[in-house]
Amino acid sequence: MGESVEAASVAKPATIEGRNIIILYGSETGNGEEIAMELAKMAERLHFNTVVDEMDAFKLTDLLRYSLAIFVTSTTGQGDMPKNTTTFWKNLRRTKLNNTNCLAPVKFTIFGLGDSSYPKFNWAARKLRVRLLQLGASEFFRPGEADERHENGLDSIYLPWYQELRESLLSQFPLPEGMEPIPDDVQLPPKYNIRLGSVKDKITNGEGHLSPAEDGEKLAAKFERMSTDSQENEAPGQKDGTGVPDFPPAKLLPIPGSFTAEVVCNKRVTPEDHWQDVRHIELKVRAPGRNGAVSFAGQTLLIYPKNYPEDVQKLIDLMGWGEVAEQRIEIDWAKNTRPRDYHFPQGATVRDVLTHNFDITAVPKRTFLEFMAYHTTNPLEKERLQELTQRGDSDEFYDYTSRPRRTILEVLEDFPGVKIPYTRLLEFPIIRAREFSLCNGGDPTVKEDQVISNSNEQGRDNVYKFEILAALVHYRTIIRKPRQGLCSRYLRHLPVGTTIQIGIKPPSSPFAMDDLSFYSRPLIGVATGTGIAPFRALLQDRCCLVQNKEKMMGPTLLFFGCRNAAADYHFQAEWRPVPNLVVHPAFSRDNTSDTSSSSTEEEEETKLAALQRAAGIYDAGKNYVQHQIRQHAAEVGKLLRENPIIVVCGNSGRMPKSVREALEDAAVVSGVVSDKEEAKGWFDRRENCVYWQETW
Ligand SMILES: Cc1cc2nc3c(=O)[nH]c(=O)nc-3n(C[C@H](O)[C@H](O)[C@H](O)COP(=O)(O)O)c2cc1C
Repeated sequence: MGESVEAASVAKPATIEGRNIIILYGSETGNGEEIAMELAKMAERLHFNTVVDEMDAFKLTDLLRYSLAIFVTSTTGQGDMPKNTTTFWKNLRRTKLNNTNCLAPVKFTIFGLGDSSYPKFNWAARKLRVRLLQLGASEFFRPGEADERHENGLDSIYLPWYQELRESLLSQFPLPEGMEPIPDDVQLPPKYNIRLGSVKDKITNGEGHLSPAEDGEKLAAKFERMSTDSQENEAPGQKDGTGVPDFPPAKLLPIPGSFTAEVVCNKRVTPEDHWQDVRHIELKVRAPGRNGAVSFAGQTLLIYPKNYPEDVQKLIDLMGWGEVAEQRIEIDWAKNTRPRDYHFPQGATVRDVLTHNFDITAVPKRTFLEFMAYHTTNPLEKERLQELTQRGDSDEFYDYTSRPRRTILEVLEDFPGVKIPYTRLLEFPIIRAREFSLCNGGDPTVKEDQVISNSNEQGRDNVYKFEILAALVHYRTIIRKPRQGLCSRYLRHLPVGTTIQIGIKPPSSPFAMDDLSFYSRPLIGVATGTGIAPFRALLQDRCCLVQNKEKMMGPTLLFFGCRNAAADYHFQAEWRPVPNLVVHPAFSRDNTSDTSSSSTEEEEETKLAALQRAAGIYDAGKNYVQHQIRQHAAEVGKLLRENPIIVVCGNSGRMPKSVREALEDAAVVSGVVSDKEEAKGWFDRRENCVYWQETW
């Protein structure tokens, strides 16, 4: 097995003195990073010497070395900058830079990613832009602001912005006579070089690669060996009757700052016949002790899902990588190009990285389909892939990819002529950690003398309990294919006792507050579905503090949107004993009409709902959290007068906006503000309340 022949030609960008560009990104979940990478490729095609990096890895003064800068940043938390921009942002805001015009030579443009259901839409990009301008930098191209809420998501704004930017770069910074941009059907060279090392003895045992014809028993044995290879803490292999274990091996990735956790509970909390499988998962983590009170409310747990062996095998077969699958790979990166979130298991083989690192069941991005077009020798396939990825016409692309949620693996099956050489393996998207709000708070230290199997010898570490409430994604798409998310599938079958790698992400504001008065302030919680998780954590924090410090817990109102009282009214037994807490559940699918109401009242209600529907009011006749807020406007108003904390968690979409409007209405009805106009800005002022939204 040698190198596969690359179907498309490869061209290197020319080196032109002074023609350089820096692309700096801030990103929490990878969207901004992907856009930055795509922009970098575009700039390289225009023969710009291009560097792309996260903001925090870049020195502010180095900005002056580049003729152009492109900033890409998402907004996180409550209008906050992403974590990987904090140092850069802090440096940029130093007061001693004020009035210095120190960035006068910098020409920049900025692209923001946001979600207009958040009150502070695209604030990170806006703040950054204002500060750059304040320091004397000038814009060479207009800023862009993408919105997740648009029909085609971020692309609705991003694609036209990208096209215009490209044209603007070419016209403002023309190429020297006779030089052309590198066309899209010619590949850029990779930034890495993959070398194959030795065959991993334990796995192959000298048997060579797995052929599809190999008998099931042998295959199973091989996977068994893989899953116990060099690991003492492996998950038990689970066979599904076909001879292939259906659970990925529990190899742990060397992710900096991560923890090893043991799964101690993985329980479905919704009835079997409920539409959604919601899991209460409990993990035990050994970590260095912390002094004093620990608050976990608002923190996010990161879980790194893995691919299933059968999917990995399918990809290996499709790509013809059988002969290299068990060989170790070594990667050399061009200077400063190694992406930060590539954490390969030690001594990883091709199969290992496919299992643990690359998201082969993700819905492919446009750039992946473009990349596939380079690697088919079938002209019809090439033409179809090029058609699908035309930037002017997104609909065909979405109809084929995101609307039916087609996976990379399925797309590769649809285009059997595509043979990606293993040397381009890193073009597959990386598996990103999935984020879950912690649902426990208070003191999470595990008191009993329980030992985690891989505990660290020093023995001084504390053992903490982390809990999450995970709604597993499982649905039928418009092409009637059943789908489940990579992480959902992983969590559904994650056996108790398994050791997994997790990360903990600090809370966005305001939970970082140490101020004890925070706990005695009134709290208005609005949660839908598993959005109850951070609220429960916060409530446990408050209860814990009340017990420890004998402080009064502030009055708490919870509006909790569920479908049915019997199915997804999560943690209902826990609410009753909490002092000073009033819960108003909104059961959207239960028959909520009062049994004592007369048939005329019911008829009236039905008529009203019909009228509302005709007027385009989407939630007509429903019982959602926003209705409960309006119904209890007086109670809400009472707390609004006392500088409350307002927490809105759960589904994104229309919920956050409807809730905000309902709160504004409650403020008007209860006389906190005189009219709707005044109400609009009222919630953004910290002297009135702390407004915290976390929706997904
Ligand atoms: C916890 C959370 C908080 C967010 N806060 C905001 C916000 O305040 N304003 C906004 O415009 N978008 C907000 N967003 C939306 C993100 O900016 C958007 O999803 C973006 O595509 C994420 O890009 P990234 O993966 O590069 O971080 C938030 C998203 C999450 C998950």
